[in-house]
This record gives sequence, structure tokens and C-alpha cells, in this order.
Amino acid sequence: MKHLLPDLKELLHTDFVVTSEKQWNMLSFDDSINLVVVQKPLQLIALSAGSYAIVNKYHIPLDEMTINNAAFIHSDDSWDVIEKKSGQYDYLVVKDKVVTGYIKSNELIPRILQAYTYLKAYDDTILETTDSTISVIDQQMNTVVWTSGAERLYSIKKEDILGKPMTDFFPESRLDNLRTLNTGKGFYHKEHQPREDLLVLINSNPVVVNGEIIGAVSCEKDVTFQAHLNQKLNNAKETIQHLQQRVSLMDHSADPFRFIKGSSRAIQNTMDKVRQIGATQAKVLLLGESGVGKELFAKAIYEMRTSGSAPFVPINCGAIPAALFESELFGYEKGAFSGANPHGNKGKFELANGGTLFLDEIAELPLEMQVKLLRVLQEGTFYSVGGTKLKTVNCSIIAATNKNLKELVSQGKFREDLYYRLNIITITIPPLRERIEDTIELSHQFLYEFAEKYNRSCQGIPKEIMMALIDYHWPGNVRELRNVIERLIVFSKNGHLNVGDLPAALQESERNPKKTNTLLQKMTDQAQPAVSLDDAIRECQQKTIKQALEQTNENKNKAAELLGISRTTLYNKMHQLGIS
Ligand SMILES: Nc1ncnc2c1ncn2[C@@H]1O[C@H](COP(=O)(O)OP(=O)(O)OP(=O)(O)O)[C@@H](O)[C@H]1O
Repeated sequence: MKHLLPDLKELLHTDFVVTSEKQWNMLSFDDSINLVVVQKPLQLIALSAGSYAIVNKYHIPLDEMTINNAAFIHSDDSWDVIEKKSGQYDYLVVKDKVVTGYIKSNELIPRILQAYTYLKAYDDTILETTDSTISVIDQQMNTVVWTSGAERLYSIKKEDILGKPMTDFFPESRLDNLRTLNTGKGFYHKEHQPREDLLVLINSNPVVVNGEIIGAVSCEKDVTFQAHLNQKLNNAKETIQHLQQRVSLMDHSADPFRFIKGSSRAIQNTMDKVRQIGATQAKVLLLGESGVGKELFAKAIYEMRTSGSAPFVPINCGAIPAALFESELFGYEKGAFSGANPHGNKGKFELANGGTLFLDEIAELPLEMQVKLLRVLQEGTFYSVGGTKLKTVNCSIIAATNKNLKELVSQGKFREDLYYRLNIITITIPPLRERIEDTIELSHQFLYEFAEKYNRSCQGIPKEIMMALIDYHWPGNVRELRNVIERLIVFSKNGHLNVGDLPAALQESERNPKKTNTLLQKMTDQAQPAVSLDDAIRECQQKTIKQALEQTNENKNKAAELLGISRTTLYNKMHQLGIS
């Protein structure tokens, strides 16, 4: 808005004479000359033509002139304006050390006043139009600007605060513009919560004139609405994720291993092994510490082997009272014993018919039950409690334990024949500490899961927490990690997880930078793609085209339509990809 300042050229008078000190008292002027400028060796002197006569006559010492860069004069060129301390001709204008004219202050002042009025009108309108809340203090900390936005935000009226020290209304520690005034340092986008229901971003800058700080501006933008929207967006994202998970649960054509997270070599090798045995109906014995994911693997094997309608029946052999084992496994007939369902009940074997029976914690099975189980496994038949009819069962058996079964056999606590019956295919799932790199993926998986469950926003896992998770030895394996993340989410505030909410065992576990570095190195090594991108694209195209051909009974027209390409393109692609 420089254009609002008075234009120098319009104010400039050029009816003047310049003379040197030696010559000036010998000159005489008529009334048409208004100003005489006398050039002394180091200074300029100006006087009106009238005063020249007086000076000449009485030899009065002349006023000295001061030189000013009058910044309030608008000019495109580099003009110097020389101010005379008194008199009618107040300003000499010098350009490139040559006097070019003079300005009369009585002409200048109204123009400056008008400029001030215009600038103020613009300034006020800008301040009231902006969305931001603006407050300004001067050098003495007095409030000089307090917009309507500030009135609304802080419920303080302009008439109450303007002209008064801002410190009368707010504690010094909360005054950002006071800090800016004192330090001279501005800042941008500082988050601040002035009220429980309000989030603002603050910018602040010092007001500097000729190197001196004369005040400070603070500008606050209310971002509560954006924060709410962001939260809603996060929630929506999480809901979509949740729905996707649900859909994939229902979709039995989906990858059976989709719930088993982890990219470590150890877990990938285990999955590869399981994939190999997937198509067979062989009995599987899953070994591994508690919480490593044995049940998850059992479900993956079940999904690989059966259609979605076949039952998966888990039974925790460690959680059933010994007296109820038989009826739990084989069911009972009506009136078999007092207190039982009068209509009788199906046992787990019967329920699992055509599907999979998962015998979890098999080592806990009492010896007398082991014999009965062995018989079913050998003969595929059993009697229910109180029943006289031999029942036949055809189900796939997966057993699991965290105990050393062989050792139990040598101690006589587990039947050797049953051990060999079950131990046809043994899969050992590695503990989490042996695939610690999976901690990162697993933690994030559980983070999203629990953020959604508890309807919390979450901004990721801070590095400090991740380091603690990596350095811990996880005796409870993935289950323990899952519980820790659930705890962190439950105690999180405003989407932040706090290291102080980690269980004591994790906080106390020793930090091991060497281990962390090795882990990072391992992860970088594993990040190398096994196939090139081109190969992957080629493979994907081959697969898609083959599928389309299969679906359309090799009808190329229909397959091209399905793929959204022309028949010619389909032929070309088939040729390129070697599809006959
Ligand atoms: N690789 C994995 N990816 C995702 N979640 C996992 C993984 N492994 C285990 N979990 C989760 O950890 C928890 C424990 O898993 P699971 O019950 O399968 O372990 P387990 O070895 O059968 O335990 P236990 O011996 O105590 O019966 C479950 O909530 C499971 O979903």
C-alpha cells in the first residue's frame, strides 16, 4: 500500500536558486524566486528569498540543515529529503547529491494525514476480515490491536483491553507475543489449546523499525474444526479397515495366512512349511511357546484344507475339568448323568465331523483320556457317554502344545503311542524373540486393531516405545505384545502413546543399541525384492488373462470385454506373455 503515501513528485517545488557560500550575498532576486539554497563546503543551507535580504543586511548566522531519509514520502527514485528545522520551506529534496526542489510542510501534512486515514481504514478492514485472531502489543506490553476474533476467543472486549498491558489479562507465561517482544524471535504454527474444546495454531513476529523492536504481533488460527475432521477421517479409515477385515474373514477364497503377520525369514519359513502340508489331511502337531500363534496357524491349516462351511472346533485340553473330558470330547446321551442336558449333547468330535478338531494344550490331557483319544484317532469311531451306538467321525486333527512332549513321554506322563500318532507332521513356531523384527509389523497391526476397537485416534508408535518393544525378550510372545499395545492404546491421550504406560518389565528392560542396529540391518536386507518389478507385472498380467479366459470358457471376445481391452490387444498380450 505504498501507493497511498504522498507522491514526492506532486509535492515538489522547483522555483529555487542554488548558489555557493561565496557568491550568495552578492546576488539579488526578484519575488518570483521563493527559495535560495546556499551550498557551503559540507552542508546545505536554505532560506527564503525574503530572508536572504535580512541575512545579507545583518549577517545573521544561518540555520544548519539536517539530512533525513524521509521514508513517508513515496518516491520511485532515491531521493534525499532535507529537513529545515524551522521556516516556511521545510524540506529540501536532494537527488544524487544535487538539490532538485523543495517541499512545503503545510502541503505535506494534509497529504500525510489523508494517507494515514486510508492506511488505517485498510488496516482495520484487513484485521477484521481475516479468519485469524490477531493481537498486537507495543514496547510497553500495552495492547494496541485486539480484533473481534480475539474478543470471541477470549471473551474480552476491545474497550476493556485496548491500551492496557496484556499482562493484566493473561499470565506472562501464556503470552506468546510477550516472548516474541523480549526475544525478537518469531515462530510459525505452534499448537496451543487455550480451552478444553479449542485448538489453535499461533504465529508470532516482532515489529521492527530501524533495528528496534517496537512491538509484537500474535496471530491465532482456530483449527478445532480441522482437527475434528481429521479425527473423523481417521475413524472412517479405521472403520474401512475393520470392514475390510470382516469381508476378508467371510471370503474363504482369501489367503488363509492373512491374519498371520510378520515378514521375518523365521515366520515366512514356517508358513512355507505349512503351505506344503496344506493340501494333505495328515495330522499336524504344532509346537511352540505360549502365545506364539499356534491357534492362528491351526486356523490357517483348517482354511487351506476345507471350504468355509466345514466346522473348526477348538478344545482347550488344559481348561476342562478331568471329570468332564469324556463328555466334552464324545458328548453324552439323554439321562447319561444328573445335571446334564436332558436331551443329550454332542461332543467336540461329533461337532468337528467333516471339519477340523483343534486339540490345544494336548499335553494337559489326562492319561486315561489319552487312551480314548488314541482309539478314535486309530479307528475313527467312539461311543458317547451313556451311549451304546458306535459313532463314526471323519475330521482333520491338529494338536498343539507348548510342552516338550518327548520329555513327557520319557517321564511316563504322555503315551508314546499317542505321541507317534500325533507327531506325523510337526511344525515348530519360533518365539517372538527369535524373529524380533516382526515386532514392528505386529505392533502396528495391533495398534490399528485396538485404536478401532476403543475408538481412539492414533498417530503411530513413538520411536522410544518401539525401541523398548524391540529390546524386550517377550516371554509371553505375540500375545504379550498384543496386550502391551492394547494397554498403550487404552491409556493414550489425544492419539499419543506414552512410554510411561509401558508395563514395568518393558521399561526396565535394558536398551541394546547393537541389537536394534542389527535388526534394522536385517530389515534392510529383507527389503530387497525377490523379483523385479517387471517380472511381477508380467506375472500379474499372465494370471489375470488366464483367469479371464477360464471364466469365459476360452471365449476371447468375452475375455477381452471382461478385461476392458480390445480383442486385438488381448491377442497381442497373450502372444507377448506366451499364453497359448
Ligand atoms: N503372527 C501373528 N500375527 C498376528 N497375530 C498373532 C500372530 N501370532 C499370534 N498372534 C496373536 O497372539 C495371540 C495369541 O495367539 P495364539 O492363541 O494363536 O497363540 P498360541 O500359541 O495358541 O497360545 P497358547 O499356547 O497360549 O494357546 C492371539 O491374539 C493371536 O491373534
